[in-house]
Amino acid sequence: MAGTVLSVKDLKLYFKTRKGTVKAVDGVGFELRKGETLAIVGESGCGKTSLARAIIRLLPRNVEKFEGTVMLNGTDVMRLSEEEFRKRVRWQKISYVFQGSQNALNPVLKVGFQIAEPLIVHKGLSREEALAEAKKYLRLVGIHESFLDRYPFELSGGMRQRAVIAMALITHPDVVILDEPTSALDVITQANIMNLLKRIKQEMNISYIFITHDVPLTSELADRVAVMYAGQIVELADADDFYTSPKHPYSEKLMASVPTLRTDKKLEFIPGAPPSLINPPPGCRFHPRCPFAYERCLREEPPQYNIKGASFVKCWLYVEGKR
Ligand SMILES: Nc1ncnc2c1ncn2[C@@H]1O[C@H](COP(=O)(O)OP(=O)(O)OP(=O)(O)O)[C@@H](O)[C@H]1O
Repeated sequence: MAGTVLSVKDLKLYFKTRKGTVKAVDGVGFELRKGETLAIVGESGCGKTSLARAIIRLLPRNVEKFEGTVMLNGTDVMRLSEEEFRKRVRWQKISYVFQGSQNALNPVLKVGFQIAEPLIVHKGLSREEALAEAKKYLRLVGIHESFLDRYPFELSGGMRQRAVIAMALITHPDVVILDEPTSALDVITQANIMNLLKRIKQEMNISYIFITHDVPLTSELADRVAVMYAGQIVELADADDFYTSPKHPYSEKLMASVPTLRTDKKLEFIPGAPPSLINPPPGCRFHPRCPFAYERCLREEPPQYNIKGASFVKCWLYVEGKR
């Protein structure tokens, strides 16, 4: 598709454990366009972080299977060796603000140096050149340049998160993966960070993959929404369509469980728990929790049913014209 930065096809990441194989990412595919934000939402444990790690290839030791296609600007980066991937892709073309990263800054190194470091390591800039860039990026994320010489403990949580975002942007990557970038912050700081991400997206025309379990938060930034359930994307939709009429029964339940202020709407919850990724249920993985499940859902895995454009839903109700 024209304007596609990242195209992921049939991506799988399985982990080996004593209890069996954990199929954390099990056949995921989507396209990310230039300048767009794709939100990836779903309950805890559905494989969102594993998907991010698979894309940026930061893998634990117990990987059992890692396969699929990850095309970045037309090149399949899955075919690159680890060495090539590290030199050419990770942090340069795809960067990652991982969960809790504001607490992972090195306590004994000055903030400015930590922001500058990707330029020294990956772009071969001198320390002075890199620090000059770091100053610009500190300003970009709304931190006064005097903080260049401060240590992480001298910054508030929100400022540390801004610094981490600056670090992810400084190499001017094509894609930034944001994994729960505001989850440890209070709501005001969270709103500030969301506004910052929005402004940067417009100024730098950057593409984000925004991972969160917080569905309402995605409406601040998302152009499209992908819903993950048990290692798979069960719905992909334009954001406006998703918020007004989610298609998959799981998406409907997710939306119905979002609290709204000052209404009498009774909050729904999704009965049961997400399935084990070692032995996911046969057929549709959501069937044990789905109020509409019928015989076929119990036996056969539904294919992706195209709604319009790149939007799809993975549900028999649509394939069989019951909706
Ligand atoms: N290295 C690993 N070895 C074995 N299992 C793992 C490993 N990493 C993750 N998992 C399992 O893979 C599944 C998906 O985890 P993942 O962290 O990707 O989900 P998530 O949707 O990001 O959840 P959260 O929002 O809680 O981080 C979980 O069952 C998790 O326990």
